[in-house]
Amino acid sequence: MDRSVCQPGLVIACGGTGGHLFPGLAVAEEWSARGGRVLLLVSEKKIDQEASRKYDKFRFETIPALPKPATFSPKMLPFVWNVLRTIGQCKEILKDFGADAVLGMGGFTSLPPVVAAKRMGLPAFVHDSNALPGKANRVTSRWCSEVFVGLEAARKHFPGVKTVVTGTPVRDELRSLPTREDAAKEWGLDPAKPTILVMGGSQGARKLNSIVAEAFGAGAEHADLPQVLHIAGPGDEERVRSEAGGREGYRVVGFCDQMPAAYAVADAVVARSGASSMTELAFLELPSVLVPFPYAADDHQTVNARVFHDAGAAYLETESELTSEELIERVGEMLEPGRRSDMVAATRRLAVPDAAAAICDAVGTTIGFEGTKKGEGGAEASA
Ligand SMILES: CC(=O)N[C@H]1[C@@H](OP(=O)(O)OP(=O)(O)OC[C@H]2O[C@@H](n3ccc(=O)[nH]c3=O)[C@H](O)[C@@H]2O)O[C@H](CO)[C@@H](O)[C@@H]1O
Repeated sequence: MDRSVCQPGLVIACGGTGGHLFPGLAVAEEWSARGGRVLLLVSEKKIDQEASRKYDKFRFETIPALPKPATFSPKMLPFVWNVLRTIGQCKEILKDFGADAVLGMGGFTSLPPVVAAKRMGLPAFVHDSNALPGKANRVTSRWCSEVFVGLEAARKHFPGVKTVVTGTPVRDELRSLPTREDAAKEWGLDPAKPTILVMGGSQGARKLNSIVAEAFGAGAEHADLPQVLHIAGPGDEERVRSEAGGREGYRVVGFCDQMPAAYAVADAVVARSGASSMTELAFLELPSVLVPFPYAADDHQTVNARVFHDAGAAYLETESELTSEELIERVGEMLEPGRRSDMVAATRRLAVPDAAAAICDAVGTTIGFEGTKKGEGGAEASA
């Protein structure tokens, strides 16, 4: 293709999980608003394919999700073979698109496009949103010109690579929420009543779901329970609905594709401590009880949650020790006006609203593209 007539093309590898996908989409929105072209590399997973339909203003290509097996597992050989084959596939995609740079948003799915870029002489970047970066990004960073991190704590894990703290990007739809009244109507809730949002990350959270249902569902014996909007995850929706027992003011959804309306109705949140979810809580100034997923690699969700806990923005609870009584107590504290406003002030100090812009600035500087920044009359998405 003739690149001379085109605006700079950025390939963003963001497949596999919501925590990579949504920040990737946020960068795509910023880059295309500046007049650049975007191609998103995602996996065959449902969450990625649904996003490609919703965000059809962008070009998407599907590459295999590459979960790394244990080092001495017999699955290691096929994994390495798949990585090599996907590097070849990525080279073709990058050539066809006329890529000028590649950005990986994390996971081993980011590795092949980054290596392909390097082999083609293109600058490559990776973003890590966690306080304790994943192994995939630490490996991938060897081929990168620069590493972007969401939190200062992650910096020290990338020795020998230029590392910039950009924050984690938040997608545009979360920048203009519906009113509380409209959102409450959408969920069939009362806007005048205190409401908590429960979310287990893009993959759900079975045990946490049960603790919440026991604490706030139909069997709960406490008076003055808050309303609950419970995002149970696609595989756990029916079970949670039956455990919560259809209490008035308790709504259960599987996967939520209306996050703006979910956040708009919430006074406080009970959540896993995935980095993108936490970024959104800070951006939207929502206090939370964070319950890390206990089996996350290297227990990185606990390290994430500690950042918010130490800043006074969240309670940190260990799932194996958390009881429904304790959860009721924590939620009650969070909703108490004085405590809530202290926690809200703390979330505000953690928020980084212009992370996507910081990433686009850095990539643009490397490839000599400035474009017109959002809010300065930038073009509408034109991928
Ligand atoms: C189990 C595990 O290892 N999870 C990791 C995964 O989390 P996971 O994919 O769960 O990601 P996060 O919690 O970081 O983000 C979830 C994203 O999905 C969106 N959302 C969620 C639920 C829903 O129904 N609808 C919806 O749109 C949220 O708005 C958010 O943007 O990647 C993150 C980023 O590397 C890590 O920090 C997490 O530790």
